[in-house]
Amino acid sequence: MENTTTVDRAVAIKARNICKTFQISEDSHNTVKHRLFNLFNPPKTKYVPALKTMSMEIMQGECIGLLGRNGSGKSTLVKLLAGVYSTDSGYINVTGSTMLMNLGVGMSHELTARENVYVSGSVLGLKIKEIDAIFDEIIEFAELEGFVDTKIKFFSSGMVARLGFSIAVKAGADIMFLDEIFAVGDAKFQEKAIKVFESSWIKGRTVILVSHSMDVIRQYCSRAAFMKQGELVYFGDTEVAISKYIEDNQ
Ligand SMILES: Nc1ncnc2c1ncn2[C@@H]1O[C@H](COP(=O)(O)OP(=O)(O)OP(=O)(O)O)[C@@H](O)[C@H]1O
Repeated sequence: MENTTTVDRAVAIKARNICKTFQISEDSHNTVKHRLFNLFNPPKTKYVPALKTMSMEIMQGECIGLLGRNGSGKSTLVKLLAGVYSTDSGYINVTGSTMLMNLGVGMSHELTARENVYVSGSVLGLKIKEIDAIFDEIIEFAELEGFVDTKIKFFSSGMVARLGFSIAVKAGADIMFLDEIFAVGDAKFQEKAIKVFESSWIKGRTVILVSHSMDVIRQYCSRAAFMKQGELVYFGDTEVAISKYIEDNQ
């Protein structure tokens, strides 16, 4: 693996020898009859090596692109770095608060928009008074003024995504993991999302950007990683990572 690091900035994320294997139970005995006749033939366990042993360092203020085909391990890596999953081995040091953002993930569908704002804000380490102060801005940015006390299970997927995006924008975090965020909402909301990304997020924050859009990666990322079948194949120059990704798609 090639790895280029910047030397003049503090480290935001340091991952050493991390890996993740999922265990899936292949339960074909899904009826009572099947289970009774297969008492001595338990369901098989399948192991999925989603992330093979890898190390990486990300510096504060960098915008890093994460490239790879479907199932290459990008989301698994992001979830490990964001602390959503625990790593099977090695260690991850993170300096600063983190926020993982992808379409609607982290939202509880049985809660209202208001309740989700407070839960997500608390998870991010904000005090109730701090959430009170930004609450109206979050709802306004998400364009959900008429739906504050509606359970989000009644929202369209675009509305859920807009709420998640607005919480991320207003509550923020030192390190943002953004998984395909430019696919949020309709064209008008996307334009607003890109504007806020360029005006505030990109400045002073550490961003890890997962995207299948080479234009987005090329425009914002100072370095990029290319992943294939759970392996970090390359981490360094953005154009090199893009060319490896394009090659892999041919
Ligand atoms: N919670 C899970 N349980 C079991 N297997 C999982 C789980 N999450 C991911 N996997 C498996 O791990 C592998 C990597 O998945 P991952 O979601 O990290 O890929 P990805 O690069 O983010 O894909 P995409 O571009 O489709 O989002 C896949 O084979 C997937 O089936």
